[in-house]
Amino acid sequence: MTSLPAGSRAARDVPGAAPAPLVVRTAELDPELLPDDDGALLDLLPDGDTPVAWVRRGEGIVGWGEALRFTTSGTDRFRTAEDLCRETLASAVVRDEVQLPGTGPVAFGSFAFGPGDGTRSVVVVPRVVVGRRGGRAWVTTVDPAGSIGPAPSSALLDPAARTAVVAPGEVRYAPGGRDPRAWVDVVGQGVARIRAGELDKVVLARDVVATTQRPVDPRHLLGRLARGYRGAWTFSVGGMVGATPELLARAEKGLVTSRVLAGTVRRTGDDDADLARAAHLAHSSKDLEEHEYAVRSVARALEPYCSSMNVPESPFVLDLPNVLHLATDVTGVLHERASSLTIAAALHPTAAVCGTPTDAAAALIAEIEGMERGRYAGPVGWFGADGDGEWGIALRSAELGGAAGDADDETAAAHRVRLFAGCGVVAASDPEAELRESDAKLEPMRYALA
Ligand SMILES: C=C(O[C@@H]1C=C(C(=O)O)C=C[C@H]1O)C(=O)O
Repeated sequence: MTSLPAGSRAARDVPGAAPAPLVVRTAELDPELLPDDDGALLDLLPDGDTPVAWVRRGEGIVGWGEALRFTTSGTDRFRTAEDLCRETLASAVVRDEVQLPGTGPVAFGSFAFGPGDGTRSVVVVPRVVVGRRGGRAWVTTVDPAGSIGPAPSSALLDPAARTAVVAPGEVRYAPGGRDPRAWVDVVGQGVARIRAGELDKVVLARDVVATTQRPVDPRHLLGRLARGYRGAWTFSVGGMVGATPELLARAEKGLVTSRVLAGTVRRTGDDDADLARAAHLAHSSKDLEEHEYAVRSVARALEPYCSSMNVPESPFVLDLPNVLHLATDVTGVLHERASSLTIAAALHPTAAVCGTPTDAAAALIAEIEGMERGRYAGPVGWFGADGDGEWGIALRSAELGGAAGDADDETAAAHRVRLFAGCGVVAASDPEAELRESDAKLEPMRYALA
């Protein structure tokens, strides 16, 4: 049995998970088997409630089945998950014919925003992973029973093995923890506390609960997100789904990259008007201040791991279908081979999703936000046996079956989705404008459910 570090809480959910090493085989696939389409990888997912995905512009990895699943919680949630996965992945018997990031054994994870509310962070090693990168494609199989079967092949992609994707039908929305008016008051309280000098910035979020006519098929959501929000990373892990534009940390061959976002305007859909809005955003002192806090928090957290770092002096404007963001790509050379998850854990929570100073902002969120964030705004992504991987922040996201109260009713839970959106608040913020901004940030998931 796997031993757990003292003081940590973790659970291994696969009944009788064998102590035998995982047998992992990666074989090259003819890339022509995958259509040239942003949703092609996601179209491979079979029916079932356990798809995992990390896809952007048609590249990335998707997986299904569970060779192993861990849950962790509390302040040690990252370290415990990393230790358990490392142990499992490092002892795996691997034959990898492709040798690219995302080949060989990979674990997907979705972590709780905070240590306190009892939310379980989820880590999954899928039984089958299919990936595409730079014109190459592959399939990986993982056998938890330690047996060496036939090499994985394109037969795993057989469309006959998949059921048709089902649309959710009619969708009704209801407020979650706070209705919109009450949330405007919460933002007003945040602004007042900042103006009173308690803190510089706080990120306040709200949730909306969608109830669908038919049970939610995650594949429907994922395909729409990947095609509709190409510049974002479409993800799915343990029932947390979304398309995040914010990359917390990518570690690859000794280099680390982080895309920091903060400062937002809603798009109008009219090109000229949006161009004017982009120009305004790039010069808005309120948004530049909000952004600066976020960049500084990332640079400070990365510093101990890097021998050199590049932090651009001014942000660029990132253009998404629903909003425009101020964005900065911070890059660094890692002086020690820290894993991508270690770095993500060190960065989390950045000022883009919590605030400045971190402790004061986290305490204010707990005091006034009025909901449990669960895994919203927590790290989500994947890592491989060498620790390299990619972690985003679970934004523009939703929790399938989520919503407190009746989680025990499985049939109702299959029709329920909890959507999240939050906004950075500084002294100059206008609560009504933040409400409109939060609506714009809910758009990707509303579009996914349509
Ligand atoms: C908190 C969210 O987004 C974050 C907040 C932003 C802002 O306040 O301008 C911008 C991007 C993200 O860092 C969210 O989408 O829920």
